[in-house]
Amino acid sequence: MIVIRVALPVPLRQHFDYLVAKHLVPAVGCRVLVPFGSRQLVGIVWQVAPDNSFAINKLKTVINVIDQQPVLPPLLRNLLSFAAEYYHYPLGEVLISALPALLREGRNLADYQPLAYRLTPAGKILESSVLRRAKQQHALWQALQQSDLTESMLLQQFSRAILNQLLKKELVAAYPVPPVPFAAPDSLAKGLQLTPNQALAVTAINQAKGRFERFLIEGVTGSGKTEVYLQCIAGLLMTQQQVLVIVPEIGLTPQTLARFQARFDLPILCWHSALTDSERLHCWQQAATGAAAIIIGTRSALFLPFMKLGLIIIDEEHDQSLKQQDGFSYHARDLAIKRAALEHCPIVLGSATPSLESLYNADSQRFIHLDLPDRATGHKLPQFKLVDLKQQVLQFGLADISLAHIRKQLSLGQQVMLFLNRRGFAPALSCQECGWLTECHRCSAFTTYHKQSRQLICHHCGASKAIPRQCGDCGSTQLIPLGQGTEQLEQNLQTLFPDTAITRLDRDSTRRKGALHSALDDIHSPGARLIVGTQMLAKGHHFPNVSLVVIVDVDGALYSSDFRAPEQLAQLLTQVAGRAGRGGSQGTVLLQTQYPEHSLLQDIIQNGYAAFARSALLERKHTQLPPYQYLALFRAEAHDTNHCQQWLTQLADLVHNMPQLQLLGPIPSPLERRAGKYRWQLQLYSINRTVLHNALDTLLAQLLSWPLTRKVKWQLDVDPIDLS
Ligand SMILES: Nc1ncnc2c1ncn2[C@@H]1O[C@H](COP(=O)(O)OP(=O)(O)OP(=O)(O)O)[C@@H](O)[C@H]1O
Ligand SMILES: [Zn+2]
Repeated sequence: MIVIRVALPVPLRQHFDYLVAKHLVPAVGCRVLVPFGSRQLVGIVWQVAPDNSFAINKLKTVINVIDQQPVLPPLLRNLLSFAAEYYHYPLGEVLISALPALLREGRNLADYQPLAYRLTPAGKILESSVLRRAKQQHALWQALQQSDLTESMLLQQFSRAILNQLLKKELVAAYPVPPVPFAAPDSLAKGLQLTPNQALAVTAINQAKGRFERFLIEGVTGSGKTEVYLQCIAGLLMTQQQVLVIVPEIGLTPQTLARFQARFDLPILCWHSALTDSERLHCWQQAATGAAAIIIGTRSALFLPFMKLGLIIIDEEHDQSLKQQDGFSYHARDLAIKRAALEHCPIVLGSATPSLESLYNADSQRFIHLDLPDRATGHKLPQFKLVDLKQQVLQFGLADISLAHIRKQLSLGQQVMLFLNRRGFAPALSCQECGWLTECHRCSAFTTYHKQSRQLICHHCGASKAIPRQCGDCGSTQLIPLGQGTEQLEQNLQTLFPDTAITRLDRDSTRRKGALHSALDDIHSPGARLIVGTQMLAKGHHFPNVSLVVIVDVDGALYSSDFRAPEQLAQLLTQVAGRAGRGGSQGTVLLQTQYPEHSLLQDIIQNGYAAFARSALLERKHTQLPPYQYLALFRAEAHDTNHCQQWLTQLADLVHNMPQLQLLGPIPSPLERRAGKYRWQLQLYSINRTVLHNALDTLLAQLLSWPLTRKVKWQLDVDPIDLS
């Protein structure tokens, strides 16, 4: 028997030793099934025959060696163990979370060979007239007469239902096809004639082929960053190298996919949370075997295995969704940079509104800064106008001047976008008699009134309940919606503009499968139209017919205590505004506010994001906030608020004596209660990254043994983005 050390998905920060028969010893990176207490767990072999093994007579034996070949190749193991160390998260959990669900469950890879389809002998001799009435089936039957089709190719054109019909009739049969690397094309479709700035960017990135280099493209909205990506990618595909493109939102994958597919006739796959388990495994296999040329995915695509990765692109690199919030709270941008270093390939971060972190890295020469200051089409950037809401009579939250602008653009056949970052009908219901508001009984927050679904929903914990008939305080039945969300704005706009089509784009309106697709199709069809939506609208969409953007209300964000709030608001405003005037004459952006004199609004309007960001960075320097100091955050949640406070105080007491470390807290989190639990936090700052991480190691070594640790739900967030 031989001892192997296994990483298991348990919250303990250690590995576990097991015995395995000599002739079965798996390679490092293979999965094994092992007994663990009363359970059986799938783990990853991390070491074979460690020299400091546990007493052999006490070890249990591996139940099953699942893989012949490692599912985690050395490079990924390297990346993941770096990540576990950097984010101070248990390695076993990090390793397992990088695998698709079916592999986590211990399924055998060989059972999931990709399939191809061909006609059966009966299918080959079928009379064409037999399928005359079933048009789709006939089309598929014809396509298969030309050549066999792999499952992914087939499903791009035909539905699974159609395929199943032909399988049932035994006209078509499936057979497994081991994936093979994609074939480099002899030639590729020519791209657009690049602007001089685009050409400079493409040349710089191409020159970095085959070595680690970091680029930041700071390109205004509509500057043609995507065209730069496409032309850089083209060169790599010719040499059979794969490309990973990370986008912030699942909502952006269809649009990006369509643009990429229009350019490259090669296997391009998407990776996101809406895939089924077997689709995920398929994507994982296609990446690992080199069959996929390009993968477009959300943040966890970063952990896919690639046969030969030649370039990583992070689009909208400033986006907060690149950072995972719960549990293993990694930042996909930062880990992607590590991955590029391991792969010896260039990485390109792109945004119209780069994060202050990335601008800081560009300013200090860590990143090569590529500037695209103009729109590629030659169209001008939109013009901002402030609409002072003070002393104005509003109709449904819209000033007269805003309404006049909207009318004018609609009469010209243009589209108008109204941005309101609040979904639902109203942020709360209020009692007209006593002012009582509908609150979530589990969170320190109001519950949003959703009229369509006739519910009050808490946007923090997700709890929903029926609409009350009476005030919870005085019993009055006069309950009215307070404030306006997108659902209400849509309804009000329909009253004001009864003959105009309206499309709403938010998390509620796009929940149904296919709803997002059809909403985007509506927007892309020409003609006058109103588009209402939340930040979903802001992200990377190219709507050429939008000439006017109305920002209905962002005042709530102007006075936030979070030091990142100004940066995030500036990014949001610039991104939303950037949807205007992409297709023709200069667009207009109307920003409605009670505070037109506010310095952030003035700065954005007069000087633009680039200038704002530089002055914001200077301010961070003066106040010694990230990126000028490193930050780590301990969060604690418990039903008893004292437990949180005491636990964090115990941590703080340990840190007080450490040099080069500053503390903020323990303080209650801005959202003090969520899902019935009180929330506190402790912020640790240091100018020295090593000092901070050593301190975290010391704290973790101690806190695991405290009795109080079992009474709180805690999380350590390194480089936190969200301080709520
Ligand atoms: N060199 C070029 N010549 C002409 N048109 C171009 C060129 N490059 C890009 N475009 C066009 O400009 C428009 C905007 O490009 P694209 O969407 O790539 O910009 P972007 O920088 O990615 O925008 P955003 O950051 O706002 O998402 C597209 O319609 C694209 O086809
Ligand atoms: Zn709640």
